[in-house]
Amino acid sequence: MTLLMTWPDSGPERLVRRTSDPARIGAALDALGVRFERWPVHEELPADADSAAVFAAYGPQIDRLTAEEGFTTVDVLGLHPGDDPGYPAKAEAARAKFLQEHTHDDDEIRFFVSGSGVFYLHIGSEVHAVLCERGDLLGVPRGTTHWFDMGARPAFTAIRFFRRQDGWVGTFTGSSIAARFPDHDAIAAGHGITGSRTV
Ligand SMILES: CSCCC(=O)/C(O)=C/O
Ligand SMILES: [Fe+2]
Ligand code: NI
Repeated sequence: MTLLMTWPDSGPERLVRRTSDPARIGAALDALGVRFERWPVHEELPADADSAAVFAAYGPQIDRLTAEEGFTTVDVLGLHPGDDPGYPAKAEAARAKFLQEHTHDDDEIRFFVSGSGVFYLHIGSEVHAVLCERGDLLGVPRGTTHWFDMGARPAFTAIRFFRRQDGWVGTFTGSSIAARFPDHDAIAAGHGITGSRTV
């Protein structure tokens, strides 16, 4: 189940809001200008399905969103523990990159095909952590200060939509704010998700 938690940006000692009610999550995010949708999922798709299978399964939804929003590039980013001996290094580098607070000059639209990840939206004087899971689409408006945690043992596949040809470009704020807040694994464990924790 998707989860939204809000704290003051000074730290997580005081929880302002915690909800896993999709309607409340949608309303809260809408008030922040953040797009949130739940798409019907393809149960038959393996968690680590390759990009061709993901494009085949979600083609109609991808085409609709691309036509609506004028995206020029759509890709699939997946990280799953498995037979790839390069997984630990790739996972560590990917996690470290997105854990740094940053902005983009384009909207950040992501659809979770499988697994989970937490987006932390630093808006005004609050931090909103959105634990996204399979079937969730999140649209972070351009210029929004945020970071993302995939956990110590990432296991997710996401569709990424871009308006620029050069794909992911982030501007890092240099802030260490991410270190003050519960990470993906703490949030997921508190929410009954154990699948991507290191064992
Ligand atoms: C879930 S896709 C990887 C995360 C990403 O692209 C990003 O910019 C996070 O802030
Ligand atoms: Fe980002
Ligand atoms: Ni299907």
